[in-house]
Amino acid sequence: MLRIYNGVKWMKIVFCSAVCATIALCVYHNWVHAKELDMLGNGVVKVHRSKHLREDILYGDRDGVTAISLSHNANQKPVDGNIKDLDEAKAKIRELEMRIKLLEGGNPRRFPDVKFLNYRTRKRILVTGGAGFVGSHLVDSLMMEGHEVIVVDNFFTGRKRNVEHWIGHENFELIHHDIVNPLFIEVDEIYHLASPASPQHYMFNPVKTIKTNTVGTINMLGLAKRVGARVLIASTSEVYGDPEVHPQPETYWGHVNPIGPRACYDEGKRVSESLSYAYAKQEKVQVRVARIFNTYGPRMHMNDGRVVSNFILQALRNEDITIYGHGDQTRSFQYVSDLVEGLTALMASNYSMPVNIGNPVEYAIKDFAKKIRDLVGGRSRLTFSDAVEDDPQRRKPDITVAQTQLHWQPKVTLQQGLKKTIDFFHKELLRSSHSNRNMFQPELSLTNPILNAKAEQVEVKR
Ligand SMILES: O=C(O)[C@H]1O[C@H](OP(=O)(O)OP(=O)(O)OC[C@H]2O[C@@H](n3ccc(=O)[nH]c3=O)[C@H](O)[C@@H]2O)[C@H](O)[C@@H](O)[C@@H]1O
Repeated sequence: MLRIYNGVKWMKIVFCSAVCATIALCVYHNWVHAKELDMLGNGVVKVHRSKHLREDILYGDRDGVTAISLSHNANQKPVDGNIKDLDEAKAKIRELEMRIKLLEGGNPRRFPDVKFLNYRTRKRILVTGGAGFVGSHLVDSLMMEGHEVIVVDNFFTGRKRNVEHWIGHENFELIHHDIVNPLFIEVDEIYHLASPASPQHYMFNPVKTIKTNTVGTINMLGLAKRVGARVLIASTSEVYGDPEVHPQPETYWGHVNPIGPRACYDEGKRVSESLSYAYAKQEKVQVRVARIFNTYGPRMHMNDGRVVSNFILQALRNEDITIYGHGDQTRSFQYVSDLVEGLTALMASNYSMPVNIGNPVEYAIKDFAKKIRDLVGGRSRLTFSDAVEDDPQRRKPDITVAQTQLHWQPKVTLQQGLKKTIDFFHKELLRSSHSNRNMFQPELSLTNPILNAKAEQVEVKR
């Protein structure tokens, strides 16, 4: 009996020891293999090896796991495919981390330090066409001054990319809207810039261009009347048409062909001015009218089609520089930051008649082409093709009114402005060649942006 009793006792001891050893081994196994892998921003990625020998990647912040668990089999040897999968998973985790942070309100984005204005000095300002080339630079200036800015754009020529650095800022709002339709919001000031400005863009759909500059302007003036806002209308040097007076003062009535290919824009802007003064007279709306001369700078579209972007891109690509006509026609080019200063000065002033905002330094187009080629340093040849119909032959603003009434005049020289613009287009080219490295490249002609846009659309559909 005693022997049997001793035997059972020993069996119990051996069994208990085996159980304890197994538990200890499991604990050791998990302890040895549980390891912290990586730190990602504010989050911590951990890898735990479970009893099924699968590695669970848990993502969380320092207060605990907040998200996902991905697995891959730890028994598999880390062949290339697995490493790639793991890298992809990590990249996905990073992206999810950003989204979670955004959803949790912990916005990790940093904005430029804007001025603080109190409720008395801070204005709520609407910029139509605020995602466009000029509009987005104006938005930057108004935001930095500490105002609340509402951008309205139909994205025909504007791009979200131009204002993306403000998206999420408490003073900024972006509305996808076409101003041909009424808009009901409350604002103190309106900068009405919405309209295509490049001849190739505004001639693409002339009826729409007329509607934007007539019906769209009525809608903005109506809004200004309803809420008592001051409104600045972006008019153009094109109201002078192909001028017979040189340089052009605001008192010159212009020389426009009312049925020519440019009429949709020229006459559209002339009606826009007429509407402004009709609303001012009849409805006591406070209006400001800026006649904007040729403007250039960063954020011009690669397919803009105007002379500055065309020549710079052609020179950077060592392609022929295409001069339309003999090249003796002239233009006067202002850098975009000068224009923005002119627009804000005009809005703030008590002067309500039209004001030319432009740089009076005048260039023949063929000399301008040589200047760009010299600055870029390429080997492009200058080529001459047919002149554009109704192309104004001379253009130079008389800026006496701006100088006396607004104490404004341009500061940026052509050399300085072109260098910044060339730098911008250089980066854009690098960006597009990088992202399109593996894509079919259609033979695009810079000189026809509308066809280019269509070709790109066809390519996307394929
Ligand atoms: O840049 C602007 O701010 C202005 O641009 C255009 O007016 P336009 O001066 O005709 O614009 P461009 O297309 O840049 O043409 C300027 C001159 O260069 C010539 N050009 C243009 C492009 C090109 O590749 N080659 C070329 O010789 C044109 O024939 C024209 O004589 C718009 O109509 C204006 O409203 C706007 O204010």
